[in-house]
Amino acid sequence: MTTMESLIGLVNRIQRACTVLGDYGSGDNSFSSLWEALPSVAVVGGQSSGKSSVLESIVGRDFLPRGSGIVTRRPLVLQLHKTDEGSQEYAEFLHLPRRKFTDFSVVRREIEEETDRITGKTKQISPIPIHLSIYSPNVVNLTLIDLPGLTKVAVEGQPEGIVQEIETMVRSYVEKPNSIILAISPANQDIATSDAIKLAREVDPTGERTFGVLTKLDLMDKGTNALDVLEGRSYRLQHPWVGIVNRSQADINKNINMIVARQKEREYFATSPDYAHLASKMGSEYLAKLLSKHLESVIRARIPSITSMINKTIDELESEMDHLGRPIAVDAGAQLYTILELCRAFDKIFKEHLDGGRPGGDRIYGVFDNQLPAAIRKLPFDRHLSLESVRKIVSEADGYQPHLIAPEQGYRRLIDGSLKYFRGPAEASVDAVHFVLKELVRRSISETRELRRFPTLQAEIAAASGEALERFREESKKTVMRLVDMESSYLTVEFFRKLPHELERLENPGERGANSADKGGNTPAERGRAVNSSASKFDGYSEGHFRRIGSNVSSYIGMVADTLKNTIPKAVVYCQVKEAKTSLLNHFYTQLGKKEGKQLGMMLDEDPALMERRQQCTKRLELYKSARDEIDSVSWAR
Ligand SMILES: Nc1nc2c(ncn2[C@@H]2O[C@H](COP(=O)(O)OP(=O)(O)OP(=O)(O)O)[C@@H](O)[C@H]2O)c(=O)[nH]1
Repeated sequence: MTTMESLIGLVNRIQRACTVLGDYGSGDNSFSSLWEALPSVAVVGGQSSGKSSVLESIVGRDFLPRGSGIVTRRPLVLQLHKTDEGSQEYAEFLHLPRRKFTDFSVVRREIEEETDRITGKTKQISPIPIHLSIYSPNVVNLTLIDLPGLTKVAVEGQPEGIVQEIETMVRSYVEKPNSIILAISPANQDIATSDAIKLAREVDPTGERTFGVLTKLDLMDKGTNALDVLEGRSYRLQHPWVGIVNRSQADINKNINMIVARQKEREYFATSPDYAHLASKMGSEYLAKLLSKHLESVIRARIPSITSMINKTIDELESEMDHLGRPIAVDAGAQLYTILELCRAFDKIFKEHLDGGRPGGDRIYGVFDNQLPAAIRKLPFDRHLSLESVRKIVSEADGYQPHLIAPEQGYRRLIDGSLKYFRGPAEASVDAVHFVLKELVRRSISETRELRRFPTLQAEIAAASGEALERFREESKKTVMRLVDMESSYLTVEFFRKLPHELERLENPGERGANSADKGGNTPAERGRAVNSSASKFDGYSEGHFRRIGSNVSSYIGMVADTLKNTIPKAVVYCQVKEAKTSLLNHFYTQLGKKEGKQLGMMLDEDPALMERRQQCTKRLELYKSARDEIDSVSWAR
C-alpha cells in the first residue's frame, strides 16, 4: 500500500522541482503550471492572528522570523518529514542544498536573509517561495505554505500598495481548486470580522477546502467561550473547526519550550470545563494529524488527473519542441554536418525553382523569349544605316581615294558600328537573368523551413550565393561580349559573295536593286539633297548605290541578330544558370571546411526569443518527465 509518507513526499519532491524551474503557479502563463495541479495547504490569517504560533506548534520548534509589521514577505513552503524516534532534528533549504541546520535560530535568520535577497531591504513582497524542509521525529508528514499575513495598513517603511499586493498574492494561492485553506482566526475577535474567513468564504463558498482554526481560546473574556464557532454554528464548514492554545507572549519571552507548550495545550483542553468534551479533536498536534491525513487523501484522489495532465503536457511540449527544432550539437563536427544539411535543403529548393518544381525559373525563359528580341528590335539601325549616315561613313572610310568597285572599308566600318549596338541587349540579358537568380535565392531561403531558426546562417547563405551569382554574372558578361566581338572579328564571306556584283551595278546605274532601300532614291528632291550634302568626288555614285550598301549591311546585321538571339541565351544559361544549379555554394563549402568550431557555432546562432522558448520548453519537459518518473516510482512501491 502507498504510505502517507510516500504520497506527501512525492508531492514535496515535485514541488521542489517546480520551484527550481521557476514554476510556482504565477507569472508565465505560456505554460500550464504543474505547481497549480498539486494539492497543498495554504496558511492564511490576519496580522497577530497567531499564524506563526500555529506553524511553530505544528513543527514543535521556534523557527519563524518575528517582528513588527509584515514579516512574512515571501511564501514559505514548509515541508515536514517525520523521522524515527530519537533521530536528530534538522532543517534544510532548497536554495542551500547539502547544508543541514540543527540550530533553529539560524534557520530563522536564514529565512529573513533569503527573504531580503529577493525583495531587497525595501520590505516589498515576492511570490517566489522559499522551500524549507524539516526532518524531525516530532512532526507528521505535511506540507504547509505560510503566506504573508493579511493586513489593513502598511507600517512605516513598507511601500504603499503592499496591503493590496498581499491580498492579491494570498488570493492567488487560495483560489486554486487544489489548495486546502488553513484559515486562522483569533478567538478573542468576532469571527465575522476575521480576514481569513472573509477571504476563504469568497474563494470557497461551500467550505469544502477550508479548515477553520481558532487561536487564543485562553484569551477570551471570562464567562465566554467559542463553542458556537468550534461546533460550527457561527460559520459552517465541511471540516470541523479546531481550537488552539499557543504560547502567550509571556511564554515566548520566558523561552518556554514548544514541546512543553504542546503538553500545556493538551492539559488546557483536557481540563477546560467548556472544551473537555472536544479535547480529542483540539490542539495543534491534532490539527497537524488531521491536515496530514486530509492532504494525503486529496493527493491520492488527484493522482490520476495529475498523471493525465502531466502526460498531456509532455505531448504538447514535445510537439512544440519538434516545431521549434531540437537544440544544436556543441561539437564542431556535428555543427558542420548541421550546416551542410541546411545548405543542402536550401539548394534543393533553389534547384526546384530552376527546374520547374516551384515557380520562378520560367522568368529566365521570358528574358530570352521576350526581353532580348524586343531589345534587339529597338536597336537604332535605321538611323545608323540611313542614307546620310552610310554616305558619310563610306566616304570617310574611302579617304582621298574613292572606292572603285565596292567600298570594302566602308562596309567594315558600317558593320562594326552596327555590331557594337548588340552589346547593350547582350549585357541586359545577363543582368536580367542575374536578378531572376538573385530573387530565386531569396525566395528559396525563405521557403527553407529548416533554415527559419537560423538568421545568421540565412544571411551567410544569401551573401555566399550573392557573391557566387556575381562571379557567374561577370563570366557570363565576358562570354556574351565575346560572342558579339567575334561577329566583328570575322565576317561571313558567303553572305557577301551571294550579293549581286557591285561592278555590274556601276556599269548599269539605272538598274534597280531588289531591296526596298534602293527604291525611291530617284526623286528630284532626293537627288538634290544627295548632291548638296556629299562631296563632289561622290557625284559619280548614285543614291541607289549607297542605299544598296545600307541595305546589304542591314541584311547582314539581321542575320547576325538572328544568330545572337540564339547564342546569347546559350551563353547565359551555360555561364549563369547551369553554374548556379551545380555550384552555387561550392566556394562557401570550401570556406566552411576552414572554419573553427566557434565560428561554426556562431553561424548557427538562433533568434534569441526562439532559443529562450526552447530552453524553457526543455526545462519544463524535464520537470514533467521527472514528475512522471516520481509518480511511477510511487505506483511501483504499492
Ligand atoms: N495567550 C495566547 N497568545 C497567543 C496565542 N496565539 C498567539 N498568541 C500571541 O499573539 C501574538 C501574535 O502571534 P503570532 O503567532 O506572532 O501571530 P501572527 O499571526 O503570526 O502575527 P504576525 O506574524 O505579526 O502577522 C504573539 O505574542 C503570541 O504569543 C494563543 O493561543 N494564546
